[in-house]
Amino acid sequence: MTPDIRPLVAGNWKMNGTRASLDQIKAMAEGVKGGLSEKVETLICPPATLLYVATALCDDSPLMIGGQDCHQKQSGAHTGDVSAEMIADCFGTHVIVGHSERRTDHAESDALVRAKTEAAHAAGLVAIVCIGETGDERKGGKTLDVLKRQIAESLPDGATAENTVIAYEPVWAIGTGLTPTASDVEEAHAFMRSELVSRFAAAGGKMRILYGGSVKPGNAKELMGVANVDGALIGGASLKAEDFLAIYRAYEELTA
Ligand SMILES: O=C(CO)COP(=O)(O)O
Repeated sequence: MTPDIRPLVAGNWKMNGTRASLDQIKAMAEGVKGGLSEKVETLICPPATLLYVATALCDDSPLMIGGQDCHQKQSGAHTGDVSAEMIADCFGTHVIVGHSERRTDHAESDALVRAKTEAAHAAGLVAIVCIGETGDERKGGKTLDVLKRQIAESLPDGATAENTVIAYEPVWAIGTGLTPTASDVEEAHAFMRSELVSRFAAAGGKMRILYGGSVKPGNAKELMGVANVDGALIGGASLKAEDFLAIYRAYEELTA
């Protein structure tokens, strides 16, 4: 955690979820009502097909809803794509950009991620910009070099603590059940913090840096308690309300 930064517990449903899954969103929306929500923000990013109905379900809940990707343009001849404006039109508040699955599956470059981040900002969305090293890069001792490059090239100059969240997701930790040690997470987050401060000055000190990659109820408290870890971006464990809420509640003790 970082003093004075309100953590964000966010779920990325990836290509999972149909109308039958809306019960989980309903349960999450109910489960995050109450005092802890004043200290910790919550967000679920369902597939685009569920965005509009999901935001309606969260009408009277602090649970926010976001998209998983956006196009770098706000409209036009781009079959199959979703724009940041469309996400905002469905009352979404955030959008994930630059997830490693998109960088790999769709060959997204840092420059494209930066353009998508700008599109998110132009539509009034908070961009959650994902960065992180592959297993080979870590083995080769390149982790901090990769993070430095991705922060330099994926973030636009207009990034602020209000419109941008960083998500550190080591690619080798995603969906594998493997996580870096708490001291590796601490080193990476301290490095990202210093890069953000050197580029964005005071705003860089206030930007949230989430950790993502095999976050589960059983390891949430340890990972979320690390210095400069300002929340989580959760994949698999965010599909079930019970697990998502258990991770959120790890903050009951951390913020006590
Ligand atoms: O990619 C992730 C979130 O964006 C992490 O996924 P898992 O929590 O399933 O490892």
